[in-house]
Amino acid sequence: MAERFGSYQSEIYLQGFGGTKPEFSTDATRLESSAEALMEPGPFSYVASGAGSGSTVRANREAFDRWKLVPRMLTDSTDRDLSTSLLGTPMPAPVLLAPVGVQSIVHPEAELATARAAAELGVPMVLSTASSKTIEEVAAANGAGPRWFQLYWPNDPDVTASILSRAKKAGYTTLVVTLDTWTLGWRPCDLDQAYLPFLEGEGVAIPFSDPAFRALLDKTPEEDSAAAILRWIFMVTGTDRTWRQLPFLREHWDGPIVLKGIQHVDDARRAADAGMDGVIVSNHGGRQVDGAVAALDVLPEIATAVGDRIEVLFDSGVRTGSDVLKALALGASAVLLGRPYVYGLAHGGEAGVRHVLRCLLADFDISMGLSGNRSVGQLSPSVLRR
Ligand SMILES: Cc1cc2nc3c(=O)[nH]c(=O)nc-3n(C[C@H](O)[C@H](O)[C@H](O)COP(=O)(O)O)c2cc1C
Ligand SMILES: CCCCCCC(=O)C(=O)O
Repeated sequence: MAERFGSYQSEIYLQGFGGTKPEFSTDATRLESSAEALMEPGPFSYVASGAGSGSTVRANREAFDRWKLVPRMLTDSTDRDLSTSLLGTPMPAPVLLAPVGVQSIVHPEAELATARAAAELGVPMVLSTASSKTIEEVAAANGAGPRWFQLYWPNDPDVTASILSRAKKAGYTTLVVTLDTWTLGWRPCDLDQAYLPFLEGEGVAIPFSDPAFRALLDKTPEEDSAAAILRWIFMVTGTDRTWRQLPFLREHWDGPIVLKGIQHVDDARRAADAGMDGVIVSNHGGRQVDGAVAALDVLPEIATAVGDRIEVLFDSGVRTGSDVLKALALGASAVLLGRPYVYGLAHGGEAGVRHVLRCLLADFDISMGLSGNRSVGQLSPSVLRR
């Protein structure tokens, strides 16, 4: 694996020494700016913006900037091993692709392009229930790649059971249940443009292709897609799913289950007590609660409280290799990459996602080596200063 990432580093450097610029920027912030120039305003601001004033989107980045690495010298970190294994999934590096819905608003190949790029690098992708492509289509594109499935939890048991059984049959190994989106956050950028992504692109393929969901409709999604979308949105929103219903998911999913959107240490303890296998410390990239705490700021206390019982994953604000290193040092066992790979998709479909991933992994590898770290297991808060 070192060869894979190392060779990419050399490739970019050699191109640079030869005077050839890479096709897309190697920097996530610049990639966001160029994505803005090439995407339609509705899809771009849907991806980029956050809830309310955007204070939590900013807080996520500021939290990373408050932590600094303290590099060590002469540590013989030439040969690095970034690989890890998480809930039975072997990974070349502690990085996954976060679930991102309706990718057809960004690129026509949507989640299929993402699935191919992820598989090529061996990075697990987490497929969203709000995907523009079906569970089965994405599995076929992902091939032998590792894949997890993210559930927006329908309040109809038959629909939930049907979707979970399809995911299991199609080779998704871990279930991620997102808890922080029981209603969409207040998103002024989307509201001002009257932009609802599900009405654009190809809609939501997973419920639309689901027999249990289709059986509930008066008209098929092909006949009346707006009505089908509304039915689905009402089904996955609302507060009628509680901690008491987690055993239902356990009955219908025999692999690991991870709760996404955990921000309070007591909720993390509750997840562990409920027999969950992991949590994702996340504020949904600042898209749900404006003014919510930066996800990185609550990571250390959650990792300390439950990290010896369940896996603690992290997302919200990861943009660089150093960010990956910082989150791991603060107790995460892996991180999920969100918006940056969506900008890669916008730039170049599969090639764009692959580019973003390879840059992040090469940057992470170099940052590990230059700060004197050989393996992810070696990281601890002692490599950081606040
Ligand atoms: C356009 C977009 C769509 C998203 N869709 C989903 C989704 O369907 N399910 C989910 O659990 N999270 C979804 N998320 C949240 C991501 O999984 C992740 O938590 C977030 O992007 C992390 O923040 P970051 O992108 O700033 O790093 C979405 C995020 C974006 C930007
Ligand atoms: C009804 C919830 C669907 C939201 C799907 C996309 C998403 O998570 C987002 O942040 O936008």
